[in-house]
Amino acid sequence: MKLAMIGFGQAGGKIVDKFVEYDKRHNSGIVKAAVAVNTAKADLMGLKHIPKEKRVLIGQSRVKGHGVGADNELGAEIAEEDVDEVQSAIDSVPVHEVDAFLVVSGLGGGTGSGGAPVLAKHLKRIYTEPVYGLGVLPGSDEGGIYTLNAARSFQTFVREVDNLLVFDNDAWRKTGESVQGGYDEINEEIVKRFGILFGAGEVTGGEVAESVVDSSEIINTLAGGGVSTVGYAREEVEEKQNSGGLLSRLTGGNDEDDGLDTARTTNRITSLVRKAALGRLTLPCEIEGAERALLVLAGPPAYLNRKGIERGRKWLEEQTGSMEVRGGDYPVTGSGFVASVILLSGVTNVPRIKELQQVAIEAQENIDEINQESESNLESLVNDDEDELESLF
Ligand SMILES: Nc1nc2c(ncn2[C@@H]2O[C@H](COP(=O)(O)OP(=O)(O)OP(=O)(O)O)[C@@H](O)[C@H]2O)c(=O)[nH]1
Repeated sequence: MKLAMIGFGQAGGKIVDKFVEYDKRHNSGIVKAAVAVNTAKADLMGLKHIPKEKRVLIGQSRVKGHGVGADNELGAEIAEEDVDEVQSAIDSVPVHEVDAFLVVSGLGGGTGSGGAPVLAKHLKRIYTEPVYGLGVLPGSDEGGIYTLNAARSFQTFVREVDNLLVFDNDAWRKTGESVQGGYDEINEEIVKRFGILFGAGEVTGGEVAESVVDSSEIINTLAGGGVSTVGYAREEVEEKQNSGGLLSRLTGGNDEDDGLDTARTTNRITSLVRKAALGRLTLPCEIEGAERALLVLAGPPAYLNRKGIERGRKWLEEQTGSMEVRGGDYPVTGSGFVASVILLSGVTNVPRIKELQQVAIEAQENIDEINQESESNLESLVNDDEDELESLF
């Protein structure tokens, strides 16, 4: 599936930068265009793979290239004022060759948190292609303002996109790691999962596959809107010399071995499907009640079979209660592992979001209280008790 990716804010820019690198490394053909938008000049300069002419600095007259300091209302205002500058960078994208837009952003800060929903709304007005969001939730240790920003941005972003894919930093943070090192690893995880998912719709002939996932299946799984999460599991395998058993049969290979191999391949796939669905999701949630799902099995063609995918698909149907579970292959010769990626779309039972909203409401109340008290507190500090002093003028 070919995407026009727009990274908004620092996290968004860094993640899209990594997608470009992934795309080059794997030749996956998913990033048709990459744009980074920010109010902070230094963040744009730190990017490595997005071309310089595709880095858009907005809000210069307001914040002088220094960012909005986690003020997402200002982030949204600036994005509205300067949306034409972003549009200019998108104008050179061959949109007729693009299957969808993907607006990527951390939701806890200011620039991306406020700007990403504004841009999504703008893109939906201009283009007929679907506009998806990839929103990153802050860690719960980041503090009240980040949580409040994320809760407000999440609500708005979901409304403005055709589907919001969510990644929760909180579920992935490791203790005792530097923030930067931690983000690098987390960003790798994001790009790996979504790279396989979107790459699955980009297989172009050549490979031996039983039922290759088409980009329309990804689009249909995301259609209907709401919130999505992605599961992943993988197992290392050795690349076989003859793929699919066909060659071995033609050359008089052992039928018993083939039978054993098929059973092992099927079992490996079904267990990878379970591990992916029940393991750590990009946004942890109850999978029961997911409205639609897509199962992608990636790996060397010899290790993929229809039976395994069918079984995995049925199991997912039972677990989610959904009647819309799609599935298919993503053949990758020489990859050295079989991976299962599961997209669960339209999830609604997400305790983490409820918790985020609760903390955000408390933070909002605290902020209001402090603001109310602030004026009288300052007054009592500055003025003497008996009002004996007079100010200069
Ligand atoms: N996964 C991931 N999350 C990040 C990364 N950098 C920041 N974040 C998260 O994204 C949130 C927003 O941070 P930024 O993207 O730096 O903020 P911004 O949109 O540039 O906005 P301002 O800096 O306030 O102008 C943070 O609260 C973190 O939770 C990153 O590299 N990877």
